This record gives sequence, C-alpha cells and structure tokens, in this order.
Amino acid sequence: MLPQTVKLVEVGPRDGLQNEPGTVPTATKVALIDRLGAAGLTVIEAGSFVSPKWVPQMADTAAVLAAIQRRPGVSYPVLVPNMKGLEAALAATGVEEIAVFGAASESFSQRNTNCSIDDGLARFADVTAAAREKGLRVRGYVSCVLGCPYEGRIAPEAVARVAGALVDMGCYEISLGDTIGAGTPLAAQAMVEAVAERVPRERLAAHFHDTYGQALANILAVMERGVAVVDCSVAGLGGCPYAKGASGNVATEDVLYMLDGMGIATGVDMSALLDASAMISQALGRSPASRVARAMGCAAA
Ligand SMILES: CC(C)(COP(=O)([O-])OP(=O)([O-])OC[C@H]1O[C@@H](n2cnc3c(N)ncnc32)[C@H](O)[C@@H]1OP(=O)([O-])[O-])[C@@H](O)C(=O)NCCC(=O)NCCSC(=O)C[C@@](C)(O)CC(=O)[O-]
Repeated sequence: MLPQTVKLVEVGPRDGLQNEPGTVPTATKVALIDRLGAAGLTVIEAGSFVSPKWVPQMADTAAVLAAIQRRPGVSYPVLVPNMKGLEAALAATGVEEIAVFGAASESFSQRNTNCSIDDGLARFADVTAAAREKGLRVRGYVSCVLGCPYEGRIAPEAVARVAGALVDMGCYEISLGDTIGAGTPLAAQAMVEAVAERVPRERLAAHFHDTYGQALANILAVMERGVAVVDCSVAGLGGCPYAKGASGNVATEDVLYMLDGMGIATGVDMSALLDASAMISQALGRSPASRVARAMGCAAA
C-alpha cells in the first residue's frame, strides 16, 4: 500500500551545492533556501559544519543560517561530523536539528570522514547525546546503501547494522543514501526489508541519487514497502566528490511531478518550486538536471 502523504526533505542547498566546483555566493544560497521555503518545503538542509579543508563549499554555513528568512514549521538542519561541528552548530543562529552521517562501506567511511565505520559511530553517539541534551533533533544518514564506488555491492545487513546503531543512539529518522545511484528497484526493496528488521519503516527516508536514471523507480519501489520520506534536490543539483560521474540527488521537481500525478500529498507547490529551480540554475549558469523543469520551460541560462 502506498502512503497518502510523503514528506519531501530538500537537500539541494547542502548535498547539491557542496559539489559545485566554484564558490556559490552566500546571498545566492540564502535566496535559494528562502524560495524553497516559499514553495512549501518543510525540511530544507541548509549546510554543514564540516572541515572547510574537506568541503570548502560549506564554509559559510553560519552566515547562511544568520541570513535566511525562517518560516514557522520549517526545519533547517545542518550536517555535523564531530563535536567540533556540533559546537559550531550550537553557536550558529537558530539550529534546531542536525544530521550525522555514516556509511555502510568501510572504504567510503574512510574517504568521507577519515575514520572507520565503528569509529564514526562512536563519534556520532557522543554528538547525538550532546545534541539531544541541548534539545536538538538528530537525523542519521547511511551512505552507500545500494553500492559503493570502491567496494561495489554492499550487503543489506551491513546497512541494517549501521542504521540500527544510529537509531539506538537517538536519531529520529534514518536516511538511506544510494550515494552513487547504482541501485535498482528490487535491490532497493530488499535493502529496505533488511533495514526494517532493525528500524521501523516509518522512520526511514529514501535518499537516492539519479546517476543511472533509477531514482524515481527506486523511490516508488520503497514507497511500496512503507517509506514515506523522500530526500531530493532542487534542479537535481549535486554529485558525489568520491564517485566519478555520479549525478545529484533525484530532482525535487521530478519527485513532486510523480507524487502530484499519483494524488499523494506533499504540501509543495510546483510553480513556486520551478521558480527556485530557475533561480539557482541561472545563478550556476546551466540548465536544471530536472526533466520536469526542462519540460516546463526552464531553459539554459
Ligand atoms: C570528519 C572530518 C572533520 C575528519 O577530518 P580529519 O582531518 O580526520 O579531522 P581532525 O579532527 O584531524 O581535524 C583536522 C582539521 O580539521 C578541523 N576540523 C575538524 N572538524 C571540523 C569541523 N567539524 N568543522 C571545522 N573544522 C574542523 C580541525 O580543527 C583541524 O584543523 P587544523 O588544525 O588542521 O587547522 C572530515 O573528514 C570532514 O569534515 N568530512 C566531511 C566530509 C563531508 O562533508 N562530506 C559530504 C557530506 S556526506 C554526503 O554528502 C553523503 C550524504 C549525507 O549526502 C548521503 C549520501 O548521498 O550518501
């Protein structure tokens, strides 16, 4: 049975823009986030407090948080990898939610966070406990749930182990990242079934990249297995710095078009979303990767 409503988690300003080769001005990020809020998105990932040597594109996250127009009922989470990141998040304006991010692949964990899966989980346990003590909500990510750029196939049980550990430490929701977009629908369903042995389905989110054009099919497949939270990126922004040729998250416009067409409520307005998509595409000087945005007339800048 398909869900009647789906929560869309907009990750473009973080997952998308962290991959831009050039610097995106703070004012552009702020304008994008404000437009996404105006379109009705209720969760908009605003940036990350990670090492600026690792991800220089997110170095202005505190400035972004200070300048956005906060809307009631909208959450603006930020990624935090360690206690230093948590301190920065707590010092920034208005942070109420953070996300910690682990992986189901040892090699990816090393490349992304310079530590093993288990060392990362130990760090996240400390971060999560301290964050919750301060009243913050904590979301957990698992990367490489349907394949790793270094190790290939990842066992669903490995995903379930990391997802279970994140929930046990206090994450309210687990976002399952097909980082390189390699998954296909039956594999996505099998992975969700394995994870559901450890984490209730209503606490799972699909975070699928669209590298092989499978993201929408995979989203529908896991919705059939009870997943009702979908991460997506306006204009299909993004990629993966550790996976050559990887494309961005599934485009928000494309997910919304599918859900609207199926009569599934999201609270997001297509024309306001297209406005945000056109704005960021123009700022970056390229056409949106979203098929829907292109079909609806968002041309190259
Ligand atoms: C985790 C670390 C910090 C370890 O990196 P490290 O080098 O092992 O850390 P360290 O503790 O040894 O510190 C090294 C330097 O970084 C600084 N530092 C240390 N921590 C911070 C911090 N929080 N904020 C600012 N600065 C920090 C620290 O102060 C020090 O500075 P120095 O003394 O050399 O001048 C690093 O590997 C890192 O920042 N990684 C983040 C990588 C990242 O952001 N990746 C993208 C997000 S994950 C993703 O996109 C996947 C996802 C979530 O979307 C799901 C999916 O699609 O799969």
